[in-house]
Amino acid sequence: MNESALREHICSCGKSLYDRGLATGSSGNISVRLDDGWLLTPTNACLGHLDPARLSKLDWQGNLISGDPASKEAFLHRAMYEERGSAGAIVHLHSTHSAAVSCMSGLDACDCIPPLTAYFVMKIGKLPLVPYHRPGDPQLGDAIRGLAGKHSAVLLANHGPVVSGKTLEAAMYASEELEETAKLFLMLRGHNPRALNEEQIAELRRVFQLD
Ligand SMILES: O=C(CO)COP(=O)(O)O
Ligand SMILES: [Zn+2]
Repeated sequence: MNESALREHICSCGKSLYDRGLATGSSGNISVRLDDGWLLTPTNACLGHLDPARLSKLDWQGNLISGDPASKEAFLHRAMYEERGSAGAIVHLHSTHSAAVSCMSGLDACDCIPPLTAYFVMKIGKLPLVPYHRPGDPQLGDAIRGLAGKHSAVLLANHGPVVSGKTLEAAMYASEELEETAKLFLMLRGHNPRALNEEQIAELRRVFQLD
């Protein structure tokens, strides 16, 4: 896709997330990698009403090349791209069930949602919890840097998920799978759920060539 098609794609994905209640108000942000920098949604923008011409275009030092002032989470996206050369897009949401899990005490910080379903393993894998930082805190970039090399997705404590993918479509599908699995995880609390075992996970890794 060329830059103008990617701009349109960010706006239609934002609208789709907003229309289905996965993004509300001005929360969340979306970015995609370009040949000459990257595009990011502007700060305080509603993902349901984005304007392709006003998206923020940035260089790899984080400077604004064109468009409206960038999301306050720009450094977070940049840290993820720097650690993950294969990432072509990143979606950050405050989607309700994932955000609810991010507020739970007693989570395993290396793996906050168990492998309940095959699609969760295939699209997300192990999901680490990033300790709480305020939105826009530059230290979040450093916290992500330590994890993003090994994980395509992370969960920010008391905040929400950050999910990367080869394409925007892949990052969005993975974000949606995470949200649905977070919902299952909450529904199944107290029901002694049976997660996939190591052998079943190994089979998924082999058959679907997961990294
Ligand atoms: O989700 C958000 C902060 O974490 C939204 O921030 P921005 O409006 O600056 O993108
Ligand atoms: Zn946020």
